[in-house]
Amino acid sequence: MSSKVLTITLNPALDKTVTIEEFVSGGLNRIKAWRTDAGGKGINVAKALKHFVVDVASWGLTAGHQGKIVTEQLTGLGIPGFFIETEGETRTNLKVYVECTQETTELNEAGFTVSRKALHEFIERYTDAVRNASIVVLGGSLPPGVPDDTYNTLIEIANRAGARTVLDADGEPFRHGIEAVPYAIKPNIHELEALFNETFQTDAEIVSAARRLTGKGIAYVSVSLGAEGSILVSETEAVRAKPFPIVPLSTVGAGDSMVAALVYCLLEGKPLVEMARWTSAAGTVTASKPGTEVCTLAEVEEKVSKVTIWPL
Ligand SMILES: Nc1ncnc2c1ncn2[C@@H]1O[C@H](COP(=O)(O)OP(=O)(O)OP(=O)(O)O)[C@@H](O)[C@H]1O
Ligand SMILES: O=P(O)(O)OC[C@@]1(O)O[C@H](CO)[C@@H](O)[C@@H]1O
Repeated sequence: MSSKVLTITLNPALDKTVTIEEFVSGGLNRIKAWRTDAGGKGINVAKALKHFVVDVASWGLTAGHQGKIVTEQLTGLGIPGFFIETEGETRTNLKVYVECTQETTELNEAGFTVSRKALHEFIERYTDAVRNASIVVLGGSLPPGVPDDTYNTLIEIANRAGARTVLDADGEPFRHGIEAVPYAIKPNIHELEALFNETFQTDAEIVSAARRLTGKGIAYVSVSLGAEGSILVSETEAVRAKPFPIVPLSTVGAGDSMVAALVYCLLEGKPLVEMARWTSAAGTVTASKPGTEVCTLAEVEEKVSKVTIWPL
């Protein structure tokens, strides 16, 4: 197994997206349409990278019947996968899209409980695989049974093997992961604020928080701001990206598409300003698509020039 990019999803999901006209709290809500997609952050990154014609494999943990549905979907998309089976069932994450507000509300389950044996086996196989990977993407929550410092362990292994790592996580797993100095990270503003236990009101405050991270050796910090766009920071540059207008259909996977575009730009050796354009275009295109459907290369290429960029 020697894919150029390896994406890791330790807590995959079957994303069930339901569409309702308006949300009646405490009342009956009739579902107009629904769909299911293979989900989980690393899996979404792999889906987008496959569209970008990058040599990518999707690795992780799985369980039960729903896990089979997820891995079969990946096979159907032509994405090579390796998932260690554990006991229990892969979670269903419910995404509710309300038409009248154009907002998506997410209800994510905790996931299966992972045995020490399954995690140990995964780490052993991962240690072999990263030797042949150029970039490793680690994303999403950790399921019960997986210690909070697992991203730290996986990033250290990748760093030792000479692979660049990109981390997109939240809370304690994110905090521990950062200590291992990943090459790039993509927190949304809430994740960045939680990391520092501070709120940031201005772009300058966000850049200064990101610089505390580049100061530790992280090469790129991409902070996503939902409909407001994003800020990309390196040790020497900072760029603000404002997306073109869209009708949001589901923002699920928008952040993951940014990660995929970041990886694509790293592989292509694009400069920081181009990275900011590509990541913003990718996230925004995905936010305009239903369910956990991600952007294609042609869609992103068409929109890259529509992103407004300015230096900070
Ligand atoms: N309503 C919107 N209109 C335009 N662009 C959007 C909208 N929502 C998201 N985006 C685009 O998607 C990017 C990522 O969005 P967001 O900050 O919500 O990421 P996230 O919280 O990591 O998402 P997720 O974890 O669901 O993938 C934004 O930077 C922006 O480019
Ligand atoms: O519960 P986690 O692991 O933090 O996030 C899982 C998830 O919300 O992330 C993806 C979107 O980024 C979805 O496909 C998936 O359901």
